[in-house]
Amino acid sequence: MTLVRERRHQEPLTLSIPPLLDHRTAFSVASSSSSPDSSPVETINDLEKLAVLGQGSGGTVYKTRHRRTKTFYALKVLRSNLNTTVATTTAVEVDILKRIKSSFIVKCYAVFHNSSDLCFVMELMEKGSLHDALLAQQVFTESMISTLANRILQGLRYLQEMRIVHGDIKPSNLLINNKGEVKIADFGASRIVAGGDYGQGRCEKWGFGGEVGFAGDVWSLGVVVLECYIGRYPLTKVGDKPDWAALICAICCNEKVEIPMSGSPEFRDFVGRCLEKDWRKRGTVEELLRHSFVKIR
Ligand SMILES: Nc1ncnc2c1ncn2[C@@H]1O[C@H](COP(=O)(O)OP(=O)(O)OP(=O)(O)O)[C@@H](O)[C@H]1O
Repeated sequence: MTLVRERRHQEPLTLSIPPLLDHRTAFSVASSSSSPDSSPVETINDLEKLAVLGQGSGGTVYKTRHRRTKTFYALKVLRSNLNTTVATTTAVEVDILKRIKSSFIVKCYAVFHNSSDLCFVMELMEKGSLHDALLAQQVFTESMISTLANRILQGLRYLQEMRIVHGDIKPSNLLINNKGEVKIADFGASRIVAGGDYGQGRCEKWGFGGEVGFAGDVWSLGVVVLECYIGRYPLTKVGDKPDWAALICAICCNEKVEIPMSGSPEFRDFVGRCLEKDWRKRGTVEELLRHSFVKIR
């Protein structure tokens, strides 16, 4: 996963942008709240592509501008020469996006699709991802990490109330806007779990009503927090290739993840609660939101 991420970020980002396709089918996930929802995107051709913002495993994200309202949006275009598995995953993602409305999660205003592409019109997060910030060697103070962790936890609390397991909390899925606010993005690996109000959508029953999945999101938050503190992926040694074998060994064979002694007691305890190996003993989102490291004072 990390390898894919690193390889992608090494690829040159081309600005020769292909024209938008004639997307005939659209289903809006827009809500009727404040700007820029008030100027929703009705067809994909309302948007003019300006630049490539990034590339993921399944497609490309563009910066776009609404031709009439001049509002900026991010447009994620997934190549959907869909096999059944990808189609199912994507259907879950769209279903999830339709439900979500939280200031801690990147908004999706509309989804357009045709036979070859699936396009998500999203809130533009001007400062890119936390992964980009880490690559730029931005130094994160404990105070910054505390604010960031608090926001991610609030996003996770919202998702848990909706019975959604994110499943892929990592720096490239945490985006930053102009105000410096971090929001959770990318529901491509997410699941709706049993036990909530999930209407007609696809629901997957995970063990213990999804608690294992929620605990997995908390573990990933711990890894992100540690990565921000030490400035590199924390579960493998410096210079080690973070391939699957190294990762599985690091997670399963090591007694405990090392938390730097230079951190404050609050920081160390918080990370320890997130990275508790036994998911039953791991800190829950509610508990961690009350932790002195992230509590809003
Ligand atoms: N809403 C957005 N606003 C601004 N930039 C974005 C937005 N969404 C994505 N990006 C940028 O595009 C990059 C690619 O995003 P994408 O969701 O396609 O893949 P990823 O999460 O980085 O990787 P993977 O596909 O492996 O999960 C992100 O890392 C980020 O830099």
